[in-house]
Amino acid sequence: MVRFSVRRTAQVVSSIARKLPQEALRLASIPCMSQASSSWEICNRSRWKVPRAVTSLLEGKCRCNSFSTVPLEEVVVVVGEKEERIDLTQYPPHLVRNFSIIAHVDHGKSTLADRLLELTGTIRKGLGQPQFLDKLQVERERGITVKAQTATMFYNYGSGGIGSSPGRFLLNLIDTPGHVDFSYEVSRSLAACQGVLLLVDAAQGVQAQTVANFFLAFEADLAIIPVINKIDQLNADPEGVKTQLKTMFDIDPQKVLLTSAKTGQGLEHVLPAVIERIPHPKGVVNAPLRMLLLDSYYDEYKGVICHVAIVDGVLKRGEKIESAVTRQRYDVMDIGILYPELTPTGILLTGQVGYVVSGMRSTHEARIGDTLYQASMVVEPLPGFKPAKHMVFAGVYPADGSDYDALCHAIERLTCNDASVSVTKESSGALGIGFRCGFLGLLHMDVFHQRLEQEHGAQVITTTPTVPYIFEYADGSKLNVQNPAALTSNSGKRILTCWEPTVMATIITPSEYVGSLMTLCSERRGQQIEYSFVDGQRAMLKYRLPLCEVVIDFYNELKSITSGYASFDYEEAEYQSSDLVKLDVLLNGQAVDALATIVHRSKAHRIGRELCDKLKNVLDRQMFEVAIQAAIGSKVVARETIPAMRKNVLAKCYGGDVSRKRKLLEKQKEGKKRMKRVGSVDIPQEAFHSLLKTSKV
Ligand SMILES: Nc1nc2c(ncn2[C@@H]2O[C@H](COP(=O)(O)OP(=O)(O)OP(=O)(O)O)[C@@H](O)[C@H]2O)c(=O)[nH]1
Repeated sequence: MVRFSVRRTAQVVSSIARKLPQEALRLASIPCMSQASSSWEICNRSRWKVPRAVTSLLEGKCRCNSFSTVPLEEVVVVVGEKEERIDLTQYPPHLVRNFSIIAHVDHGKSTLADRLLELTGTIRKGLGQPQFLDKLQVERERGITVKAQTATMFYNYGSGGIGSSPGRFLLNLIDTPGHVDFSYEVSRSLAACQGVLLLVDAAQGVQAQTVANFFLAFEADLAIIPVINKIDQLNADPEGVKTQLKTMFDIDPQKVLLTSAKTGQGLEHVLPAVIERIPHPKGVVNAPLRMLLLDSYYDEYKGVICHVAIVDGVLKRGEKIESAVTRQRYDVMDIGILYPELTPTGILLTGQVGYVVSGMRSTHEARIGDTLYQASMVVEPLPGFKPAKHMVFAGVYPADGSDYDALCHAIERLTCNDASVSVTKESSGALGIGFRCGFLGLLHMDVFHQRLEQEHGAQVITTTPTVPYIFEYADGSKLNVQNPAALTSNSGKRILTCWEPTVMATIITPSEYVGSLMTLCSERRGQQIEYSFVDGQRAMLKYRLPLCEVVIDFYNELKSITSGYASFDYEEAEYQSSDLVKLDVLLNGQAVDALATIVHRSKAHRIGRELCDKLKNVLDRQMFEVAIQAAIGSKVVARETIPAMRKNVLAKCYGGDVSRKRKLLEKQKEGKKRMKRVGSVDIPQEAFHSLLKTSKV
């Protein structure tokens, strides 16, 4: 019996799609073949439906009535394809290489990953959609990688270079995100690797995330293969970039590879370099099993799927494993590699990276960084990962209060696949019952919002993001504030010190913009730490900045000042004491808790004014006058008024004398006074977003 994978199923679909397309397309909910650009799309859109479609269509051929009820893995189907059985025991650690592709945003990681998958025949040229490993809808729409993705490839290494003899190698490639919000994904991916391809755009040169990622790999003691990509561009300057790499990281120009992931130029040198320069995993095959849990997600059909790296030992289907954190035991029901889809192999050996399905009911049981070992064989746990640090918090509420249960379900499902979001329940006078969520950054928050709407159909209101502050009281107690509304002045306690988080920011910019950037950073309360030159034309600035000044609108400002030429990255730094105040927003004297914010005292007036102004533009006019105020405690620092909508009470008063008209207007005024007392203001969704831009200082 041969097991075949979804990948092979795609090949099956591909080869029979023309003969039997209608049924497959119907089950994949694609009306006609011309709408499906490739069989991969059919597979992706229908996931397990097409394989079932295929199996049921093949029933007649195979003369097996219960064909479609057999689990996919147990089915023997070979249609026009050479039968291939993957035997992982043929790949001891010295024939395995695990590597990540790291780079600044848009330097071509996912495109290079695609080319390498094609080169090794893992996906077919032309069949895979561009950026094959960017699987989420949000990744495709935004053209960014959000989740690190692993893919296994097999490569026939022929040349027998330094220290490696010819043979067939198993390569695990991890495509990582480039945006600073997702650098946690990068650091986690590096734990499963012994080396990296450090990609640099031949025209843009070294950028801020190149520096950050280089040091992540360097500190993890990984082999670094520098690759200058996009050499096909007209303004490519590979020699200049080599000099930058030498100056900044002491990289030998002789060791730099030159590629174009677009045209394929130079790609033939990449995988041989991986085999020759990246060491093989160091684990011990005969030692007790130790397996690092890298990531997990929830699949409707299979349950929790864990991505794992086998550090020592061997794991087979049917064995029992135990978690070092929860001490729960599980049966290994399915095990295999990502080739590039889930491909059962029945076994994973030392140094290999793959997936395990073990009957975990929720991803909360699958703790990222956990060590899994053979049940009852207690071993020394692996160091694991530092927990994800939440940089911004925001309230997430159902747009319609009655949708709370649906939102609850949607958030639960989504956090199963994105464990880096923290969720706690909260309630707001203005918005009802909802959740306070912690994110790795604003882009992460945006992506979460988009995924909630697109993947789970939830309509939500996200409140103004805030960073986590600490308030220290005179009695020695401390309050962690993730929601400004939680900071009440009537607690009776005197605030001694306010602490705000800071970051160490790296900015790389053409030299002519240095002056404007220094002004921007000092306006944002930044403290200059370092100023150096990358090469003759570009400088590197290091600033310590309050996190709240960075997360909101800093990046856009930086890009507009430098016409898009500067790049920016940051890492978490320590808390600093600061003069912070809570800025309340009052509508007709009533504080709207969801609009409260914490700001630096020196900026409170300005932010208050901008906020009132913004709200004036987004709030609809009511039948009564609406006063918008920003206040620190009982002191109002800014005010705007939205005049009442005035009904033309004189419309029916043709001619008539002045006293009659005045009487009508007086009567209208009385009515409005009454409405002011009883009326309530409707706050549209944009009002909450408006604060985002307001903190531009
Ligand atoms: N001219 C040229 N364009 C390339 C090359 N490689 C990638 N690109 C283009 O550069 C853009 C970004 O490529 P991606 O592969 O998405 O970059 P990435 O580094 O994965 O991006 P993030 O995941 O968002 O960090 C795309 O439009 C690619 O088509 C290349 O070698 N030459």
